[in-house]
Amino acid sequence: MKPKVFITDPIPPEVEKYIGKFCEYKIGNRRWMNSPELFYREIKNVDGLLTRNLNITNELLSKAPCLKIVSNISVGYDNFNLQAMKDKSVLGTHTPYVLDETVADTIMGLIIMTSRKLGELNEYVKKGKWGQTNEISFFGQDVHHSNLGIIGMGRISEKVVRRATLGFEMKVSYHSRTRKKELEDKYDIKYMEKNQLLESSDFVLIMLPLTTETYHFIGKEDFELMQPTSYLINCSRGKVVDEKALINALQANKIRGAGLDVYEEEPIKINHPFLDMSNVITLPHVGSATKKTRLDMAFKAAENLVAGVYNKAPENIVQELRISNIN
Ligand SMILES: NC(=O)C1=CN([C@@H]2O[C@H](COP(=O)(O)OP(=O)(O)OC[C@H]3O[C@@H](n4cnc5c(N)ncnc54)[C@H](OP(=O)(O)O)[C@@H]3O)[C@@H](O)[C@H]2O)C=CC1
Ligand SMILES: O=CC(=O)O
Repeated sequence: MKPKVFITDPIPPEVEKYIGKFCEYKIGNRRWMNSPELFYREIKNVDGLLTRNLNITNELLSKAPCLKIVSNISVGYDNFNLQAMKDKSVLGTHTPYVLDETVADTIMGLIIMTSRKLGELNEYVKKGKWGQTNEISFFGQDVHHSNLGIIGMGRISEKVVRRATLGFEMKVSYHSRTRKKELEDKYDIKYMEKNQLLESSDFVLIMLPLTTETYHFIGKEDFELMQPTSYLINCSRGKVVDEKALINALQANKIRGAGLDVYEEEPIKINHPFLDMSNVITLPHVGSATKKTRLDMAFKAAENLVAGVYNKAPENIVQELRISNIN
């Protein structure tokens, strides 16, 4: 008998076909996903879950006693209750590397859009207003040769560094848990303490995973340190930045603008203050959203899932679950 798996979000047909070769599967629909009762009934006997960002709680795990693996179609895994998964010996996997270049492209897009006011200018032309305003109001700030400060120097940030230094000749500094000496030498970038980085950067890019240590890593005091001409770019997780403090900082002109792909609550509400701020670029969490990259991520996640339900070690077990759960 094939192992049983439940897939919480639609996936590309070729990935569905791949999973179907090895597993009996069901794909969730809105009715199931919005009704815990129905959903829990579906996962009662499953060996594996494939999901984009479903919260894997203690309660969920108790409703799925046969579960061996949860495979995320994402690199972030803040949806995992790691302790509960450890306790129940459930593996958790994610999809690192395959999305790095695509997300780095999105980040460069956010930097350029905010500082050169591309969103506003697009609206201006589309609304037939070209020629009706003094163009000086649309003059932006240069990206090339500016100072980029990166908080969280991991896989994706490294790809940003290559673009920023070699392409835009930006001066890059970074703050992270671990010094990356090789990268410092390769791209001539500097390690800085957080405060020094905030004070000296034209763009502050946040690329931290969401953990208990990084929740609201950027808050009120940090915006006080940033230059009034600087921009905050966040393409990691909304909760890494204290959103109320960011709104206050923007309203008080403590910083000039923000480029955001992520928010404390997603999707953001229709009356969210960001929607009325012309100096804030709001993307709908699409950092990795190209057809190819999303397909690669789904395949990678499917391979991890199949390995897990067949009691083999998947390639991308998340760091915190690696030692205790490998069988
Ligand atoms: N908007 C989107 O669509 C996307 C968002 N993301 C988000 O971006 C995050 C980063 O992705 P990725 O680059 O692959 O992840 P990595 O794990 O490679 O990089 C994260 C970096 O943050 C550092 N870090 C972790 N905790 C701390 C801390 N407390 N203080 C300082 N530095 C810390 C890590 O340090 P160390 O080197 O010591 O581990 C690491 O260098 C993901 O977790 C995800 O949430 C990712 C993809 C797309
Ligand atoms: O947010 C996306 C991810 O891959 O993490």
